[in-house]
Amino acid sequence: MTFTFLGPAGTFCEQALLSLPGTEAEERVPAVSVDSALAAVRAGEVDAAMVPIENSVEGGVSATLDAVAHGDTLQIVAEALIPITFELLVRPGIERLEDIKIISTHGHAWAQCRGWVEANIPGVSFLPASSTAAGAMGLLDPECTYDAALCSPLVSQNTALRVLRQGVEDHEGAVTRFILVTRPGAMPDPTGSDKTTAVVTMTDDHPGGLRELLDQFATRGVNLTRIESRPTGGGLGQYFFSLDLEGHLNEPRVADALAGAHRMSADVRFLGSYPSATPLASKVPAHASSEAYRAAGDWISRLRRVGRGED
Ligand SMILES: O=C(O)C(=O)C[C@]1(C(=O)O)C=C[C@@H](O)C=C1
Repeated sequence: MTFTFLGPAGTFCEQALLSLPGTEAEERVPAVSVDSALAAVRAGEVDAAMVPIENSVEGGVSATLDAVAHGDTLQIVAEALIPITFELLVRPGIERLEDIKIISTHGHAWAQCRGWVEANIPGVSFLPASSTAAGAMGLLDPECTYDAALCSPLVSQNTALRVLRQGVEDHEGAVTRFILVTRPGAMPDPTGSDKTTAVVTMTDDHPGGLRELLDQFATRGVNLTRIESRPTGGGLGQYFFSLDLEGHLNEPRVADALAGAHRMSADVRFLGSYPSATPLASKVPAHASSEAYRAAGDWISRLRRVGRGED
């Protein structure tokens, strides 16, 4: 298989990709953005892309949420959770924090370190980079216009760049969740500990619309682990909902909840069921178990047979 990821080498995305068994031996092609990584999958240039979807401090990664919600449908086949810690790397010649005037990094990384930066290097400017590793690698360029970069410890392990400070993140224990995305195809089998991702576009704006959507999941005992609204791009007040839930499409309660969402919304884009990287947070209530669905289905079939005079 051929994989792409938000590059260059040394990003958290690459780390997430390499955390999946077997990926080290496969071809890996870095991409310059989340959009181009997903475009390469859609175009058939690569088989799969590893992209970030949410961070425990900064929240959803809009570039990913929007790119998977629009365009040709893609499928999530795996997820990976990576603990996030940042190092402050400097270009040759910079010796002290006071020498740093401009720091480059990815916007999500800056959001996770800016408290530390403001407290320790007040007045510093932020220069956005396409990724943490892209910002760091720029320091090797003799023409580099900035002084430092915030990135994964992987970069200093593999380059001669100097580490001025380690652990500069504002929140210890932060985690980013990544998804492995392919073109639609065979869905991973249920493991008993799975997640499903979908995008729901509401039919119209009316009181209780979101509550009606949430009821579809609540009444079927389906636990949501993430729900966020993103603008459709069609005008103020027009949003879609991106959501993750516990369970697999092959479980009747999940299929039933998604079918309910489909009946009451303009569109449901199913983005895949895949093994959860961590144990599920909730227990399936007895009334929503696959056995309960089977028993209830048998009961209805019996009633219909009797109604037709067959029993
Ligand atoms: O720039 C990287 O290294 C990435 O993998 C991207 C990304 C993100 O988009 O959130 C991933 C993890 C960190 O939270 C910061 C940046």
